[in-house]
Amino acid sequence: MHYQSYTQYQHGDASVIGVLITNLGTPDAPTKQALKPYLKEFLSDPRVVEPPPARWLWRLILNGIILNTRPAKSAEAYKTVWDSEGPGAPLLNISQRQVDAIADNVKPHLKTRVEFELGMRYGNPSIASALQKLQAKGCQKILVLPLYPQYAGATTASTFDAVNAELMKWRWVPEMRTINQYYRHPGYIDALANSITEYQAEHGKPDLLVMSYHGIPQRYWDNGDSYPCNCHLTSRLVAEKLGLSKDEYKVTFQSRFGKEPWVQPYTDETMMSLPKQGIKNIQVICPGFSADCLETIEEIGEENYEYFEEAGGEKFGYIKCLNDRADHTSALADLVLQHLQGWDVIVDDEDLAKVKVNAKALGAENA
Ligand SMILES: C=CC1=C(C)c2cc3[nH]c(cc4nc(cc5[nH]c(cc1n2)c(C)c5CCC(=O)O)C(CCC(=O)O)=C4C)c(C)c3C=C
Ligand SMILES: [Fe+2]
Ligand SMILES: [Fe+2]
Repeated sequence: MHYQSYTQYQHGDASVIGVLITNLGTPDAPTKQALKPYLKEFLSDPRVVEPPPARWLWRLILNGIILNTRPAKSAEAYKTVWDSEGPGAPLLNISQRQVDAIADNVKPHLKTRVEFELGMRYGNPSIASALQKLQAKGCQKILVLPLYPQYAGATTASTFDAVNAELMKWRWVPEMRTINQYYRHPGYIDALANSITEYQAEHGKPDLLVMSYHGIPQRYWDNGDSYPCNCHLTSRLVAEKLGLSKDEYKVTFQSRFGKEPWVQPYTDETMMSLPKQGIKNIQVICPGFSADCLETIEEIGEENYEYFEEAGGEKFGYIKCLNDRADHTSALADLVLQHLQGWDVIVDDEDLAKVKVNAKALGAENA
């Protein structure tokens, strides 16, 4: 085994902190050809599709059926959202803006040099390549922030698997910290409440506020995943902040995949049934997605909107994800600073001025 070093160690190297910010990932292009390897990587992850008793059977279904049908269908869906947030995939563009804004918020509070990189769990830029860039910049301590507010094995744990798989190849393994979740961080809850209040100031109040989260199979919850509980908790905290009673909001789960039961109630079935109950004016927000992506823009804003209208719904408002709103990125910066405690000392303005002068003299990049 040959262990990798991306830089040659030199005596007296300054300590640099790395912050790796991750999200799920997205294909390189909205085409069948680009979707196939992306979905293969995604759906081969045992954290996403937890091994059914016969793993060989899943491989057969994946390679024989799903990867021959789904790429074309998904590519069509991706085409409808492509370029909606600048050229390319919305998730990638928004994530890069988030990383830049978090970095801008964090850097002035630190005296140690800090480097930020974006890594995607599937597709590009990969987590491995982002970690390699951090190592090349001399980061000996790395904090990992997956942009999933609620921990799930399928997302957060899978991210840490990818990080650990890369570190297993390194000669120098950095000091590592991870942020598992932030579903009740006050800044995150405030940002959600602010974005709802702002939307309603412009569009009025609905009969019902639907908070739709990406689902997971019911089996994962039964086996101990905390994800659905924390989706409910985030929702309750947002509702409390807005003064909503229990019948003014509803939590649902979207993006079902495969035949087994997923956590309920399902978003699509809810959309089809609400108008029959006399609820014809709704607003939908997706608090579990930190950035707009296929699952929000297309699945909620287009597909579920249609289900609701076809069932007799009259007014449907989609409230965007928090994306790079200033209150969101400053909440995430606050989270990063909290987790950097002890790796750096938060300094007052006078100290900071001195440190900047010193760092400049040393030629540090972010002085
Ligand atoms: C097969 C099972 C899946 C599980 C379990 C799952 C969990 C899960 N996913 C997200 C967030 C996102 N998922 C996205 C796309 C997506 N998800 C699945 C399947 C599972 N997800 C598939 C097959 C796809 C690809 C698109 C498609 O073909 O429909 C995305 C969007 C990516 C984008 O490019 O825009 C996100 C984000 C969470 C939070 C989660 C569990 C908590
Ligand atoms: Fe998903
Ligand atoms: Fe979907």
